[in-house]
Amino acid sequence: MRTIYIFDTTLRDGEQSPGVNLSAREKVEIASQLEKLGVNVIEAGFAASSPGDLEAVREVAKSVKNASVASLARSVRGDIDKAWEALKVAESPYLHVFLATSPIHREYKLNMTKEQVLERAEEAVRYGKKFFPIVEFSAEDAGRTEIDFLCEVVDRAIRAGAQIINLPDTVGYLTPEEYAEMFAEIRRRVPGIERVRLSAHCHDDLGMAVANSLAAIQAGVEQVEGTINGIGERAGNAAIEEIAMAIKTRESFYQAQTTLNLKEIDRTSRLVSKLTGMFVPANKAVVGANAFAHESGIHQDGMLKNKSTYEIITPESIGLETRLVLGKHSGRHAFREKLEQLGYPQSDDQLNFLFARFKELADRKKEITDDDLIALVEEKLTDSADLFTLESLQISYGSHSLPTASLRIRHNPDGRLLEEAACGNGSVDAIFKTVDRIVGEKVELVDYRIQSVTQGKDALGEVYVQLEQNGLTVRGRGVSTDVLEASARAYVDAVNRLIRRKEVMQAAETEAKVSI
Ligand SMILES: CC(=O)SCCNC(=O)CCNC(=O)[C@H](O)C(C)(C)COP(=O)(O)OP(=O)(O)OC[C@H]1O[C@@H](n2cnc3c(N)ncnc32)[C@H](O)[C@@H]1OP(=O)(O)O
Ligand SMILES: CC(C)C(=O)C(=O)O
Repeated sequence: MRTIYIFDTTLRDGEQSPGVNLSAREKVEIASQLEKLGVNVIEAGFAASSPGDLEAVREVAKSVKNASVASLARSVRGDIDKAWEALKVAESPYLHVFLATSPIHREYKLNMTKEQVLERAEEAVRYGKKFFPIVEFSAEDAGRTEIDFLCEVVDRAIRAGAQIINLPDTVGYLTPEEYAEMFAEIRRRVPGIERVRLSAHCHDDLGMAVANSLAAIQAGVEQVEGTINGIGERAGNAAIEEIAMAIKTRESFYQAQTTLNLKEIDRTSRLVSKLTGMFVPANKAVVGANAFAHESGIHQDGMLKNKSTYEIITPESIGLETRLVLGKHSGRHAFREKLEQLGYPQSDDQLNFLFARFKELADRKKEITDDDLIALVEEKLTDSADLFTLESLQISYGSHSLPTASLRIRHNPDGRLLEEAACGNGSVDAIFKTVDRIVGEKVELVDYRIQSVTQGKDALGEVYVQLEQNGLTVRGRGVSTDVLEASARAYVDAVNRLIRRKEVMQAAETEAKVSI
């Protein structure tokens, strides 16, 4: 049976989702979970895109031991140099160098002739090979490239030493049949193609990214590129969890396997959703909240008689274990044990902090489920990098009076408690206005979403906000049994991210001025 390599680009193409911006610490956290999931390549970013991303790629490179770590680079020496600067510390450094090949991109974007594209691709791969043990070449927009020319480009990249050739459907234009045929043609016509690994990289503009990736596998491709939860530029990339589960569930059809530990899928999906602030739709395949929910009578009857009537994959196979319950009488030992079982071992300090949060929650909520605990751990309320932490809030609301919020927020660098109050059109508006007053930032709320994390009337509510300031967009997330408190936490989280991002950008500008 063939093994299909999984190239994860959540931290690069996934991060290209509008509004998503991951710090180095967040990238390392996701990369470590991707290692547990067992992906073969982690594309950590685009080192030349900013000093912050170079640093993040380097941090991921230092921490990852069981996967290759890649950086994207244009076919430009400076980009390749930056990629090497970030990746030379990696156990297995991997260069991903690309150049667009389609007529539209050649004419309007690159302003290059076919001959120039061939020369530049060859030159970039040769240059990359001076430093990197593994070089992948991607022919951007391969899907809309003339097949004869694509064969020439692939031939030149192989001759220059590329070991992996990626042919992306950059704009999600091709049908599965066409994408498979493109690979079949390349395999038939390019000499030496059997010496390299072919890779597929699909986008979801027409909702065909996963189908196209699977069609490429049928056409003999050995590597697929995608992201967790299918996040990415525009409509997103192929969702890795869907591809992996399709290969596993239809193993005899695809005659293929991956190295993924599928039981880590659920946890990876949650972590990516939390750190990117991108909701997983309830009806999303494999990881959506409804993926294993059975609502209608005939389905429920079938499930009770035999689960295989309506379930082709089990919740356990992606790591959703049977729910166990902790309550307000549980102690630290049980709490620690439970977190370890869930895969979240904690230091003593973290445990004490989380235990206090757990007890607060247990006073408000009859049963604490695994989902509640995961939500608490993942919220990481005491983020040492955060400038502000919400300490308390009070809301006064009546049908004939203006809602008023008063908040206490800690300014972490010096420990000061800042207090303010404000009125608003509604309670949430009053909270947000109060936070604005305390932190002194002028921001625009562009998105506000609320969902229940767990089940029942006393479920934990999860709020996502998206803020904008002078073209910068950030997301924030907050969790609580009280949706107003969750709203305040989400808003403060977003403000912290905004401030961090502005600091990174300012540092980059200063560095650029110094180097001029
Ligand atoms: C399909 C994909 O997902 S590709 C990856 C997309 N990701 C990103 O763009 C995120 C990171 N990008 C960035 O931070 C910036 O675009 C940078 C730092 C890389 C470049 O910034 P700038 O130098 O200001 O250039 P800008 O982005 O405006 O334009 C891109 C330039 O690169 C050229 N270019 C684009 N792709 C390539 C390539 N693969 N190889 C060589 N040159 C390329 C364009 O033709 C354009 O050149 P021009 O300035 O001579 O017209
Ligand atoms: C850089 C390449 C691989 C890419 O992201 C695309 O073509 O979508």
